[in-house]
Amino acid sequence: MTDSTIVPVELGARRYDIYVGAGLLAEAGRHIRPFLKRPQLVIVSEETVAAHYLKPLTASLAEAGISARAIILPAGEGSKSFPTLERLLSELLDAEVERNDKVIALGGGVIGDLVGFAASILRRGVDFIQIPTTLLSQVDSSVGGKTGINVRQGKNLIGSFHQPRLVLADTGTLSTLSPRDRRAGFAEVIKYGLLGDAAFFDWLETNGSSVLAGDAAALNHAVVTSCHAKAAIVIEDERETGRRALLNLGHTFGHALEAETGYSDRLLHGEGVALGMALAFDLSVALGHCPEADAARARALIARSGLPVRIADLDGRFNADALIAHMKQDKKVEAGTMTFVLAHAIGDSFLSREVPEQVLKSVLEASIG
Ligand SMILES: NC(=O)c1ccc[n+]([C@@H]2O[C@H](COP(=O)([O-])OP(=O)(O)OC[C@H]3O[C@@H](n4cnc5c(N)ncnc54)[C@H](O)[C@@H]3O)[C@@H](O)[C@H]2O)c1
Ligand SMILES: O=C(O)C(=O)C[C@@H](O)[C@H](O)[C@H](O)COP(=O)(O)O
Ligand SMILES: [Zn+2]
Repeated sequence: MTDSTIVPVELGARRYDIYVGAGLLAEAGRHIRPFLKRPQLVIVSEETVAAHYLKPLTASLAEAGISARAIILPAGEGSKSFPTLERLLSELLDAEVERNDKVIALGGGVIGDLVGFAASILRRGVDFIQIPTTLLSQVDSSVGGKTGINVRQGKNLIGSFHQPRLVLADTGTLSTLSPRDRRAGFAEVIKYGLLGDAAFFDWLETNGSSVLAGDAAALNHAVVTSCHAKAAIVIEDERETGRRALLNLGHTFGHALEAETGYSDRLLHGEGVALGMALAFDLSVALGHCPEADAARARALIARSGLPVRIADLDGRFNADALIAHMKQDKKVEAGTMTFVLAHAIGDSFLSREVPEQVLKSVLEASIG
């Protein structure tokens, strides 16, 4: 049996456990069997992940007496879209998935968000299980129940809250992840330090390179710490009526940049978040909330991790007004006013609706260069 850590997400009737450890995929059947009313399920994955991990997963399920049918979608952010959602729902119905069945999301944040959303509306709600295979999905997207797709008007604007029944984060699967995707996932790890845990940020300054290099102990510590941090916020504010919005540090900027780059390989979600966090610290300094020394430390770790800190670091031309127009579609807008996650210091973030548009624009223009 794998030596795994269990992080509970105590949400009453919707409670679940996150298992973190290397080798969990090989014992997935044993973990999943107690959740099934009948010994069959559907696995939804994408081409790249399926090539590596579909066989080991189906073998483990078969060992536990579970038969599995697979639906394989194209890889990439483009799959978080209405056409792919429609295709997926149609294939799940063709597979005669019943209301009491479980659907497995095997993949990164794209598959997790898409499958979670499909499950939440299929027959008015079917349970799903997350088997996240990217650093980003193990530290963030598989936890907390935010699901959805992107549309022209903005990122994740169509979606639902639908908690998984179980999360199996096999850190061994990260060995096949590309360095770029590893760095993008690391941005969300840095986020937990910046938003509320200065000691973890210190640890990342020393050990970040080991996490990025795939050192097993460092990776495990980063994933477990991140899952604990996210679970603590989610159980307090499942539906983001307040504090949960802190998990959005860097995202108002990042989502606007993702929309401007067409939800494509030009800018990965984690890259947008990294740059967005640098901008959130720049804005906090500009508004007099945060010492420049803290912003400089945040930017230094982000840049040292191979992630962008200025819009000028990206390919293409950007315009501050166009970015602000996207920000006005953000889900945190209230009575027409944007909400920003700002910082007093590293590890001390807060929400603010008092950001003059002129200051926002000048911070964006300075970053565009
Ligand atoms: N729901 C949430 O709370 C939440 C949180 C953060 C991010 N997100 C969403 O997550 C998405 C980004 O997730 P992501 O970074 O995992 O992207 P992703 O799912 O596109 O995966 C990134 C790339 O890695 C490949 N891949 C996945 N696992 C692999 C493995 N083990 N080995 C080799 N290649 C592998 C994929 O094919 C893809 O090319 C965005 O849409 C973002 O909005 C959601
Ligand atoms: O779980 C949350 O809450 C988050 O904000 C986590 C983010 O990392 C994630 O990217 C999330 O999907 C963004 O949420 P959104 O509500 O801004 O779409
Ligand atoms: Zn994110």
